[in-house]
This record gives sequence, structure tokens and C-alpha cells, in this order.
Amino acid sequence: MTIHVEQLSFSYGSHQVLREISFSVPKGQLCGLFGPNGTGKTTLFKCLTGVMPGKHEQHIFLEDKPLHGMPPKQRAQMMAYVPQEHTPPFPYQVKEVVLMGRTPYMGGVYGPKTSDYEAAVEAMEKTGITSLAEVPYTQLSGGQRQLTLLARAFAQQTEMLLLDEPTASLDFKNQMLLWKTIRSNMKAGKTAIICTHDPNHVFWFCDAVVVLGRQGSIIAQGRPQDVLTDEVLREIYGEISQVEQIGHRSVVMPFLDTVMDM
Ligand SMILES: Nc1ncnc2c1ncn2[C@@H]1O[C@H](COP(=O)(O)OP(=O)(O)OP(=O)(O)O)[C@@H](O)[C@H]1O
Repeated sequence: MTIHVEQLSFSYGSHQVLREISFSVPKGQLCGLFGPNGTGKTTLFKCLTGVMPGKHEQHIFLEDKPLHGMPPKQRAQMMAYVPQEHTPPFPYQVKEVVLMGRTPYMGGVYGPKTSDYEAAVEAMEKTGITSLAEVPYTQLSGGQRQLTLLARAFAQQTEMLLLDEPTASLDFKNQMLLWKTIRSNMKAGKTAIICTHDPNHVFWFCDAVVVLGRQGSIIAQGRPQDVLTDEVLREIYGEISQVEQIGHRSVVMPFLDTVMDM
């Protein structure tokens, strides 16, 4: 599934956050969404998922169809969203939270089908949380909660994944597990947009990147190696790092001596 955003602007009241954003993510690509705090990345996700309905949705297209007017259930069959944080209102078990990913496919009074339970079990296996299935979600650590939300998104079996800082609370091994799982989704032809604050993750795991600047407009986009240059990183963060090469990989190294002197 291809997602296409054309001249999207969005304001909270008089506070304009997104300014004439245009980009496309073709089927099978993983696109990083990168930029300083408060530049509108989560807001962009909320525009895509329809949390804030409005005319701006006329500027977002899934396979050439505008999102505007698309019912939530239809949208949820096409895209799954992993939020940055989520506070559960009730102590549902992990397996019940994951099963909620199947809601867009349930209808009437019949409840979950065998295929829904199977999709939830598979999603828990993929994310390594099978042993947590019976644990109340309210008793999980931050990282375990994030893996549960990821499993819920996988259980939704959508063509498009929208992931808002999914590695933020994960330990190093789980970060790599997550990227591996996401990359395997790309191999299966899915499409994803992932917000991350780690430029190295963009370099190593993303096919493309969209960089949002402080004014809420795109300041660069394209292949990570072309886009995340010293100049662009300096523009958004100032003089704090430089891009180095280790083998054929790019690595953003902070100026550690400066940090230690502070
Ligand atoms: N519900 C809201 N009402 C009004 N302003 C909001 C609302 N949500 C976010 N904002 C403002 O919109 C701007 C963009 O916020 P957003 O959360 O989209 O940024 P972000 O790039 O995701 O930030 P971060 O990297 O810190 O997660 C911020 O100035 C924020 O204060």
C-alpha cells in the first residue's frame, strides 16, 4: 500500500504545527520520521489515523483514495498505529489487549473468531511476549507495554504500520528484535512510517527519511545517506555530532569531549 501526503497543513486552534507537508511512501518501504521534539511528528500520525478528523484529510491518500470521509473501521483495516505511550484504563490481560487489534474485523454479536485468536497468538510470538499473555497490562514495565502495543498492531494485520517511537523504552536486544520484526514486515510487502529520535536507527534500518524542522515543514527527505548529512543534523540540533563511516555503515557520533566538558 502506498501512502501519499500532498500539501498537508494542520493547526491546533491558532497554533500551526504542520506546514504544507508533502511526501510519499511506496509499498514495501520503511520511512523514518525524524526531527526535534515538538515539531509535529505525533500530530502527523494523528492526522493519518483520523484521530483529528477534518478537511486536512483531503491531503492524505492511501492508494490514491483520500482519507477524508473514510469510516474508522475501514481505516483500521488498512493501517495500525503504535502510540508513543498508552495508559490502560483497566487491567486487561496482555492477550486481551493484543486481541483488541482484531476489532476492525469483528462484527455483530459473534465476538472473536478462531482466526482472530490465531492472529493474536502469532503476534505475541513475533514480539516475544507469549510468556506475558496472562499478565495484566497494568503490571507491565514500559518496554513490555510497548511490545504489547506492537503485538496489537501486528495482530491487526494491516498493509500499513504507523509507529511512534516504538523503541523508546526497549532494551538493546529488544530494540534489535523490533527492527528485525519490522524489516520482516517490509519483506512481506507492508509499508511503514516510524518516528525515531535515533539518527543511527534511521541510517541502519530505514529505506527513506522525512525530516521535520522546527517550523513544522519538511526540511529534507530522501535516502538516509543522502539526507542525514552533517549540514542537516547541524540545522536541527546545532553543533553536537558528526557523521562517520564504519565499514559501509554511517554512524552519527556525538562530540563526546564537549559533553564531558560541560
Ligand atoms: N492536543 C493538542 N492541543 C494543542 N497543541 C498540541 C496538542 N498536541 C500537541 N500540541 C502541540 O503541537 C506541537 C507538536 O506536537 P507533537 O506531539 O506533534 O510533536 P512531536 O514532534 O511528536 O514531539 P516529540 O518528538 O517531543 O514527541 C507541540 O508544540 C505541541 O505542544
